[in-house]
Amino acid sequence: MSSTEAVNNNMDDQLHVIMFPFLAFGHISPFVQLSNKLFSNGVRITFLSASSNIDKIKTTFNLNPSINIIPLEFPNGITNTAELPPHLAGNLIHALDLTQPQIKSLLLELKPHYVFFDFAQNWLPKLASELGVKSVDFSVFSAISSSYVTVPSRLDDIEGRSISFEDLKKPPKGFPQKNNNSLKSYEAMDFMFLFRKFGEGLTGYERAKQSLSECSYFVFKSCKEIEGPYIEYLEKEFGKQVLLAGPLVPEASNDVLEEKWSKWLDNFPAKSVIFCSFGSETFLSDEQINELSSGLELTGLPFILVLNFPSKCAETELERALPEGFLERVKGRGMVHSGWLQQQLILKHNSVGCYVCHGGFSSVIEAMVNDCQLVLLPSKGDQFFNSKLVANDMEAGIEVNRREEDGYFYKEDIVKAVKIIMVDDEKEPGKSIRENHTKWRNFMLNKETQNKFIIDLVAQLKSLA
Ligand SMILES: C[C@@H]1O[C@H](OP(=O)(O)OP(=O)(O)OC[C@H]2O[C@@H](n3ccc(=O)[nH]c3=O)[C@H](O)[C@@H]2O)[C@H](O)[C@H](O)[C@H]1O
Repeated sequence: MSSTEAVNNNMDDQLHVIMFPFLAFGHISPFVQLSNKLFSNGVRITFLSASSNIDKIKTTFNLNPSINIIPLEFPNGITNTAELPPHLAGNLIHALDLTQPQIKSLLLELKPHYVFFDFAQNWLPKLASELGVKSVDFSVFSAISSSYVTVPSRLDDIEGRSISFEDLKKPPKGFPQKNNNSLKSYEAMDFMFLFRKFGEGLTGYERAKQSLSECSYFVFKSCKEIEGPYIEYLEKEFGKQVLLAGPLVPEASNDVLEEKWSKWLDNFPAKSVIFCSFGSETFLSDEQINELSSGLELTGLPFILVLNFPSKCAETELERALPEGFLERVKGRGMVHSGWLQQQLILKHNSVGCYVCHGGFSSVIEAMVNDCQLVLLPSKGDQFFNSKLVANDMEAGIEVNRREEDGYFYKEDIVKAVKIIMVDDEKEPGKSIRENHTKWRNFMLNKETQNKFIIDLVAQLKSLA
């Protein structure tokens, strides 16, 4: 008997979940948050990732130190998307495909009750069910996003031809349309990547739909209060109950903000600083960096601007992309940074009052709980829907105005959005947006409500095991 088997046999009545996220940090982060919450509620967790990600998972994402992490071997040496330009992200999907024999051995050895997996591992439900393990598609995407794009009805009118971006501009049949959340041209064009084949001849859409159709259950990091109609629509489309983890509000971090940032931020009045960043895997074009930085400059407000690039030479890239003389002109009130920083601790600093961001789902929740007003500038995929959810459904943030055909925005669009929420906040619509933001913030900070999401999820998982 192996040591892992011995441990497993001693804990037979304890619910055991294996977590198997996609390799990108934007995906790993919600899997860690869910792991920590389930673990605090008595669930045994085994976490799988590439060995090169493990340090960051422990130190930056704060996976509970008592949770076991098992490193996965990748024959092609790939580790995380931070090291890959976006057009090669398909390689990560292929890398995950290559782990099938290893996953099979682990499931056989560890005999968990459930394996929680991500959108790309469409082969996992079949493999798990052959071994008597239940598979759970844990969606790091919002329910609105999955329900618009990856439901069976999406291809209803497409018989005998390829889907086009014009098709994607219309919602699938039966989609809840109270707030007119259809895609604009540039957004629909971006989503076309999901309908291109990568690996094994399947498109991203086919992978995601197969995962949702064949898994035992799916769990969304959401709740009925935020996404009720979209959750009901998904249940109807797939004929399955959606289990809910709630918005996974992060636990307060024990880390301290680096002095470089805290000292600088301490110079400014409460809630006056704009923090502007785009998550772990979103890059802006030079032209858009120019408009954005000029827009921030024109607001007259202090700001931290974080810009990342697919190549590693951040300094050269920044020099090329920023407007001439920019750093000199904003000296004292503007900081520019490239690379990872302590996002949650920056958002928590009392001087930060506004978050101009890409609409990553975790980033949006972090802004809400930290009382930072949201200005949304989504670049790709689910970010478009998260932004619509916040701006149109929750009415708790504002989207930057963009050109319909290609999504281009001008510096004036940045200034306008920031002013509505930060300067003219006694007038409409800024006033109502701020009130709604506070309402949602209180909901997310209500410990009893948030704990109940996890308690209920554990009870459901136990009863369905
Ligand atoms: C699901 C996928 O997530 C992706 O990654 P992304 O990093 O944007 O995700 P976030 O939800 O913002 O999450 C990013 C997480 O990383 C943390 N963080 C990020 C950058 C940094 O410098 N420091 C930090 O601490 C941040 O605090 C948050 O917890 C894409 O958007 C994609 O559209 C979406 O489908």
